[in-house]
Amino acid sequence: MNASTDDNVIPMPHADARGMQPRGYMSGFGNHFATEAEAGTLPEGQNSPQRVAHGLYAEQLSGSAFTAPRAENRRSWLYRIRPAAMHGPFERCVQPRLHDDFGDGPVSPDQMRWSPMPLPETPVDFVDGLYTVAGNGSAAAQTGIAVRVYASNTSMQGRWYYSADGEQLIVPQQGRLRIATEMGVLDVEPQEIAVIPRGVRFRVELPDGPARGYLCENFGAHLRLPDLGPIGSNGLANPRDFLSPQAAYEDLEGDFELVAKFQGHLWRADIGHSPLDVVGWHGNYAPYKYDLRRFNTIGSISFDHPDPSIFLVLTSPSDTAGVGNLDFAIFPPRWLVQQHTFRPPWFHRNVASEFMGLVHGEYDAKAEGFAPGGCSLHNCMTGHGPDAATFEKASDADLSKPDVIRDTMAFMFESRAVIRPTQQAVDAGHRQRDYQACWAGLKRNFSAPRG
Ligand SMILES: O=C(O)Cc1cc(O)ccc1O
Ligand SMILES: [Fe+2]
Repeated sequence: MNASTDDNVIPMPHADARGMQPRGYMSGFGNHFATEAEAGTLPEGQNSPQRVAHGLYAEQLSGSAFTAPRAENRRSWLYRIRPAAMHGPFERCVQPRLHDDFGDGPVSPDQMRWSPMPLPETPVDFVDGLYTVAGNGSAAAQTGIAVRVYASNTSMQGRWYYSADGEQLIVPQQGRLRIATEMGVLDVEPQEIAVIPRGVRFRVELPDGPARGYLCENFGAHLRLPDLGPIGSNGLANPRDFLSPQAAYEDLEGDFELVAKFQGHLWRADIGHSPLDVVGWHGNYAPYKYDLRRFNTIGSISFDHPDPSIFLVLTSPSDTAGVGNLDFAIFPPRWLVQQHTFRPPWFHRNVASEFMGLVHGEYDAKAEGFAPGGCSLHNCMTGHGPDAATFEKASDADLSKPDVIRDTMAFMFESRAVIRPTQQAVDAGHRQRDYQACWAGLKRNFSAPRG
């Protein structure tokens, strides 16, 4: 590692013309991409030549077992100024709100709901703004998810972050994020999502100031597009709407910090250069973004409200066919045209556990209380569904007319395993302790038929 002194610290890129600028995107889910920020970087016809062009180092980054079946196999070759091995020793560090401690004691089956996480009043960057709400499984078990929210107001400066524990699905709710990664820049705004693969180092900048959103770290099989079955070869999230960044790099030296999440804990190391120094890369293991407004929503045009699996964007399968470790579904704008039907989500209890968030607008099962930036948790077999106001309204709705749900974007992280709220989330001031009251007004309408 280079010795660094105060006078060779270079200001961070968002304040520096040499910083990483977005260089556009390449389209297609899971494609094998090839991209270079300097012409002639990528070796032709091989991955690891004796000497790499421009004096770069070749490095493979694998996201699946070497021997994984071809359809599952993910890896990229990175051509970089310095190998990822170059940094000081890791030491433990703590960000008390960012952890994978979901407890192992009794977990309440209560329905739970939270108001939006308050934005910070002192400078807080993306990593320091992460807050674990709930989760299941672990990185060690290679199954489960961590559900977090973030609330931050400052760009990360002089430090980069990665998780060795899982890929990170980021769902912005307020404010744009510029995610500068080893493999290029992703600009994402509310109603878009980003996925950062396990191990990929990145920095988050906030071009609009304060930012809030959700992050799901997936300890299981990587996310992929669901099979479409009888829907056919098009629909839901279409592969070409997924965008991966063109290679971009920065060449910076200074007294910097690399923060790693490793087996549920945080570690930090000194690093004397920016790790975002990949001049070219090729492969199918890469960050990507997707605009949720591109989702081709499919629904019932006859009667009844379909199961929410029809709204599936991405799925992380478990080892049981058809049962998700993580299913990411959205509830976008759509027409409701069903006849002789209660049109909103029905009352239900599911074997799967459901964590919901709201990016924008109103959610059609909740008349009030579920605010953009808020979240709700309905675990395995816990009853839930429309609140009393929604039930009354939809029971009296005029079904001779179509109804349109506009300007909304709710989502669900659904998991086969119970999603355990963290102690900090159970105790949080912004938890709505009166959530169950939203069903208290449901009237007893039954009258036994006279026989
Ligand atoms: O609001 C929910 O609980 C999510 C949900 C939506 C839906 O349309 C059907 C089932 C379901 O769990
Ligand atoms: Fe539900």
